[in-house]
Amino acid sequence: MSIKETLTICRTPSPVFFIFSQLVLQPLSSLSPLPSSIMTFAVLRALHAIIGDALDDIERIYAESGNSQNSRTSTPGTPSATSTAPLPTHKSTNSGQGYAYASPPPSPLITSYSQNVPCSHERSTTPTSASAANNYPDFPSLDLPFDPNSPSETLTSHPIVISAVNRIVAAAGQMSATVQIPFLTLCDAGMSFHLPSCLRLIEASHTVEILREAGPNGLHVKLIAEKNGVDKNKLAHILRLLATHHILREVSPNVFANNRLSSILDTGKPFEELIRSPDTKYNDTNGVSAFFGMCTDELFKSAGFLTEAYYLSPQKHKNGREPTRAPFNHAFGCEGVGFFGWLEGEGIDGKRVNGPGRDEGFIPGVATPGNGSMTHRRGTSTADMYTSVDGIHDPFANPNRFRLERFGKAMTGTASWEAPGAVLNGFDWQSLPKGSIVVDVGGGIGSTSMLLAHAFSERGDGLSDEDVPGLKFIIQDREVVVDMGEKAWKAKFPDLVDSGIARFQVHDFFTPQPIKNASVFLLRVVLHDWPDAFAQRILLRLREAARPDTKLLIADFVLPLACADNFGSAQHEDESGLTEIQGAETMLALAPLLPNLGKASANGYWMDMTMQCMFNGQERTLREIVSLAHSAGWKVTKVTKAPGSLFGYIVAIPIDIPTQRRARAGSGSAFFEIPNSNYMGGSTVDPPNEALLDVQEIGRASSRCGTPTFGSRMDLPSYEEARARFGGGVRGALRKPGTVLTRPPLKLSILPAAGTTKRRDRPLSQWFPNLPLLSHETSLLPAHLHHQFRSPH
Ligand SMILES: C[S@@+](CC[C@H](N)C(=O)[O-])C[C@H]1O[C@@H](n2cnc3c(N)ncnc32)[C@H](O)[C@@H]1O
Repeated sequence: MSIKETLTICRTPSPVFFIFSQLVLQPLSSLSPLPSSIMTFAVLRALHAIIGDALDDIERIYAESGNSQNSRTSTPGTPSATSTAPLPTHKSTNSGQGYAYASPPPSPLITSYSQNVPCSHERSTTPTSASAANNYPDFPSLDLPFDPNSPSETLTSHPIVISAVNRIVAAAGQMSATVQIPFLTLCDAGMSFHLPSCLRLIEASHTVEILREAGPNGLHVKLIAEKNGVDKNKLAHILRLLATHHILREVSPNVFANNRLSSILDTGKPFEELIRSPDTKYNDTNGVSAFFGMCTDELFKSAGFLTEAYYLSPQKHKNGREPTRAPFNHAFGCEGVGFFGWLEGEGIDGKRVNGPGRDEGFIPGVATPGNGSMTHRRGTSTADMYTSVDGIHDPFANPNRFRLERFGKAMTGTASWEAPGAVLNGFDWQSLPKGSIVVDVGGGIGSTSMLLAHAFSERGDGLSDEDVPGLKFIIQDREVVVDMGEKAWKAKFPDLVDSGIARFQVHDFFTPQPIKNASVFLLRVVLHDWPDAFAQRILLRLREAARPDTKLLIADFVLPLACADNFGSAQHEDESGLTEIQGAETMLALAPLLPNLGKASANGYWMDMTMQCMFNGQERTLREIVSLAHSAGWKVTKVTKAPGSLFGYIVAIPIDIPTQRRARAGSGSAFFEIPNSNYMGGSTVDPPNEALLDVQEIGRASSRCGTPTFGSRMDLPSYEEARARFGGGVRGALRKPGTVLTRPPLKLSILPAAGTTKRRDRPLSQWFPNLPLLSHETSLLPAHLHHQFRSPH
């Protein structure tokens, strides 16, 4: 579909956006850079318009959720760029004449709002917004602590709101980059390392909990310092830097309070308890503080050594390709030790290092145990690094025990990266023949299989419908993880295990796959842990065991390019098959926004660099995924993503394994050496290097003691919990006042628009909310799940 066509199905542009699009449409459709004749002011106005339109969308959703009798009076006027319902209008303060929300919002808007909303320095903690007066929920205030159960916060999960927020974040980021003095923008980029550093201090010193106990009026820094022991003058500056970035508030000189952002770090525990027992800080929490503790400690420090690993080291090429020679290893002086081995105590202070000795290619950053490798505890000195939980000095105790435990909790804190319900929409499970076998490869403790088993298996308890395909699940992982998974399932879902619907199997995914009759091989957040050569081997093992009708389902972030992709365009002959992939998108947003939605997509790229820094793994672009899959005999046919998310479900089918040079001698497997082919005109997948793939290396890189890896689901939520979160959804929570949602509702997954069967016909649909996103007719879900996953409209 051409960009012009796309634009017309997306939305009726607002006037400024329309003019802009007319100016740039032609150049864009030929994918050439914007002409210099497009005035920057026009770009800025268009960005402003996008923000105005997106705000309209958000407020409309909030208004619709409230009492329509009390919502603002609609006045006929120019329809909103995106509205499907009449928009609320603003009254001009001077003329009293109504005008529809226009883009850009005219200046009287500010006057009109200023009557209700005090200036930021005058704000009280009581919401006094226009929406409150009109009896519909206000957008969550930045000044108030995060309340996941409030209607305001619940509505932020509405797909239209998600989409609008993404556009605002993208446009605001671009606007700021355009107008700010370049040196200052680079200062932001070059010195924002102080943010994680300050964030770590307030997390580690339990400052957020101190501020919660102080209440909305905040606490003077002197009193905060008395509690957490940080010098008050230092602390004031640290807190002020955070307040300047909207993390915390300085309510009056040197008096600080929590706000919507800082409060998500709150464990909810009394400060005194944390002081008494800092090691158990993250127990029974949602893991968010653990996640940021980890990010601002070992991840932050590792990132500082990217250049040492990939550029300055004489062994830079090796460093980029081996899981145990990542920037992390440079930062912590532990070459040859995988991150998980290190968490488990390897490679610290002369403790055993399995790997090869250091060579001249290795540039250690921090080699002393008293620095980066030191266990993270309040008041820790080298002397008490090896203190066991009960306080006894134990030279064999793991000095990284605190970090190890924190990692596990942190992974629970990442639950919101992907909606648990997304896997149900990520594949046409309903199309599988009765009794089909799904192999959850590297399936962890089986959280994903658990959701699928409840939705698509015949449980014999009268709860499942006749049209359920009666799937069976084999969850494969390393022995220690399988043990954990079996225990968890037997405790929570003994019927699923006893009936044979689900079973666990110890299997190393680098070795030949024992299941030869799988309908689906599922790889959820597995490939991103591994460099290409390793990921390719995992895929080859599955390809060897595939039947012609076996499907591969890869679930991972799909990173968009920062430019519009050119596949399918006349100038770029499509050799890659990308155009045939259902759901493949050439861009996520139209100009003047960045095609990948810029800042709004940052999280996927943060994750990518994190995987690189810690494991030499990576998130991948669709081109890279397609190329990787192709190199192992898989052809990608479809991609499905939830609205506003870069997390994708990628379906592939078996094809011939490219150029079979030789089967590995004696392995009994068809693990082929692949020539350095270039399937995609830019492929980075090199032949699997047997030297790199040695068993020891894999062992060192893999976690050994049941440590999860990034993105793994660490808890086994009951299906009812997921169902309550998802099915209760946005409307449910609002309809029933007092509904308690333990977490924000699950995000609704995107499905083909009504009347369409192919998502790639509407590549931008997820960003343009006036399109119906969900439809019962085309839903891939079984009938008995429709009521839970339907559109909130
Ligand atoms: C990021 S987790 C993903 C877990 C699960 N798929 C999920 O979505 O929660 C990666 C998984 O790969 C497993 N793993 C690592 N090395 C492995 C190997 N050589 N063979 C099988 N599983 C392995 C880890 O134990 C871990 O459970």
